[in-house]
Amino acid sequence: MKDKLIQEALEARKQAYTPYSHFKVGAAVLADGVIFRGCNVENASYGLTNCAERTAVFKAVSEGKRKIEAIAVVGDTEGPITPCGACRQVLAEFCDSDTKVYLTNLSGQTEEWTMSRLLPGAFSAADMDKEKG
Ligand SMILES: O=c1ccn([C@H]2C[C@H](O)[C@@H](CO)O2)c(=O)[nH]1
Ligand SMILES: [Zn+2]
Repeated sequence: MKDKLIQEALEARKQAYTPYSHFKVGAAVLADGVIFRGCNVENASYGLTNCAERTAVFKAVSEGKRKIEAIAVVGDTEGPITPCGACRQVLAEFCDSDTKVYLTNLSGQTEEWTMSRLLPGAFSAADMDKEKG
C-alpha cells in the first residue's frame, strides 16, 4: 500500500494549481479502504491556498470516509517533504496516533512517519471535555 499511495500522490501532484509559488505538491490518503488524491490549489489572495494534504483529507471526509489509515505526500524538495502546521492539525482530526505518514520527494527519498511524530500533543476533541459551556 505504501508504494501504491506514493504513486497516487505523484499522480495527484500533476493537477497542482500553482501559478504563484510554482511548487507542486501531491497527496493521497487511504480512508476506509478508498484512496483519495489531493493537490495544492493556490489563489491570487495567497492566504486562501489549500495544501495538497488538506485537499485529499477534505475529499475523503466529504465523501463520507472519515477514518484515515495512511497518507503519502510528495513534493520537489531536497529531502522528504514536511507538511505545514495547518495540515498536521487537520490530519490529526482523522488519524490515529500510529497512522502511517509517508513523506517523499521526486528522487524517491522516503521517510515513514506516524501521526504522533508529525504532530506531538495535537489539540483534540478530548481537550474540550472540561468546558461545559
Ligand atoms: O506540505 C506542503 C507544503 C506546501 N504546500 C503548498 C502550499 C503552497 O501552494 C506551496 C508553497 O508553500 O506548496 C503543500 O501543498 N503541502
Ligand atoms: Zn499544509
